[in-house]
Amino acid sequence: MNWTVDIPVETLPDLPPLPPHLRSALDDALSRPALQQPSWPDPDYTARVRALLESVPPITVATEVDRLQERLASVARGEAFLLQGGDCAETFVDNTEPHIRGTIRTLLQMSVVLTYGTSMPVVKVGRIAGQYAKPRSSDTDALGLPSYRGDMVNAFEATPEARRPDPVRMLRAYANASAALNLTRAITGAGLADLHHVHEWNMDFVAESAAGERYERVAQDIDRSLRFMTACGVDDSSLRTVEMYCSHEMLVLDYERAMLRLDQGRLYDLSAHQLWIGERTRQLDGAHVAFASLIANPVGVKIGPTTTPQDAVALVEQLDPHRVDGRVTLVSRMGNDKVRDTLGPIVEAVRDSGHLVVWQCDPMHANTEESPSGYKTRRFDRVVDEVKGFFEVHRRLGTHPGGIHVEHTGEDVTECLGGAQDISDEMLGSRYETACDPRLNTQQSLELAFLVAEMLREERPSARA
Ligand SMILES: O=C[C@H](O)[C@H](O)COP(=O)(O)O
Ligand SMILES: C=C(OP(=O)(O)O)C(=O)O
Repeated sequence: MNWTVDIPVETLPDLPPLPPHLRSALDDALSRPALQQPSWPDPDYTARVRALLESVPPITVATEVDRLQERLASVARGEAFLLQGGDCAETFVDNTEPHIRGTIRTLLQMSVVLTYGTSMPVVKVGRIAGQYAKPRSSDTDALGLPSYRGDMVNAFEATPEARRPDPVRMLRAYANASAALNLTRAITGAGLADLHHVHEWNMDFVAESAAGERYERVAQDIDRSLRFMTACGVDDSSLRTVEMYCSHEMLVLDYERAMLRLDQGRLYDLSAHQLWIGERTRQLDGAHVAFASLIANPVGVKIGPTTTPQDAVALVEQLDPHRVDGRVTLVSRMGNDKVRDTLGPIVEAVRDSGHLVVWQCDPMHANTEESPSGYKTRRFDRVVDEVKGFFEVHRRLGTHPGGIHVEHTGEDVTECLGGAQDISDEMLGSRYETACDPRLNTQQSLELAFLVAEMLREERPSARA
């Protein structure tokens, strides 16, 4: 359905102008080449949509963004672990209470297991409340239609009309993101986040999973620790609520620039708490990197196997000129067969540059393949192996393996092969529902968390007893 919206720009409030130095830096950023942008049919109408978005209340606030920045500084210093995850592509139709609840619940379950594995606080960031834009490898799909670029841009349905970019979708993205974050705040502030419940769900998983026996010991250890805390009278409200942040790929610059807000002289992109630059838009002289260098939010950058150590250092220098610990998260997505060779020299060069970044592993994006029956899929074993390789590299160099970044859902989809359920190519079709890339389902996500916890415990002999 095409929404037509009349936007009378004359009636919008006059916004305070940006100070001249920020105005010219922003103009410079936006004049640079920007890859993967929608070809909106009517630039004037797009400008009206932007003007409307410039006048709306932001989705996040600067104080929350600053708090996440502090949390990421502790990750960068080796005092915490970062867990980031959610849908590959959020969709408007799936922006429902059960879907959001499922994603958050799985993320919280993973986080409890990882807290045990790392003996550190786990900073939780969802790919949620804004992950509505997708970069694509090709401008057209197998049918010759314009590629689906996320619900912020066009529709998934395979017709020429549906695939036409529609700037009104940016308004729908804003409305959906606001509702999703509102619900996220509500359910992480009460009930769902209670550590005891989350742990009970993990015990159910261990009891039901085909590989449950393997995770029994970790689950029993967590159980003992919780009972010990209860016996000591620890009944802290911090066990009943969690801090959860939202993030998405900073891709469609018409949307991101419209969500810029000035707070105490600093420019924030208040469409999310953290934003990341994708592998396809991280050009050093491009608009995305220049834009990200202007905002006060912490920023991630995906780095794939073609990244050189020099590229990584140049990116960090540009994005972190004031050397703020954890301002930049370098998200390596090398592929399980390459991570052991490619990541080490990058980590060494960035470490030697003196910038303290968060090192995060995305074991999904370079392990995508086509299954014999034609589904875009990922093998669970390769996902696990990339995380393993990431830990090996950091252990060798004495740096902190700061976190993982996964595409997952809290539903029993069949999109990735393997895991304890042994999802086979024949099973992929039964619940293949992603709008873009294959996600780990609930069981695979929890298995990954248990396996990572095991890896981490093995690394710290003192924790093994
Ligand atoms: O999520 C990442 C990218 O948007 C995705 O992998 C691109 O997929 P494509 O290669 O099918 O375009
Ligand atoms: C597009 C994504 O990843 P990458 O840029 O690493 O391909 C993503 O995480 O959605």
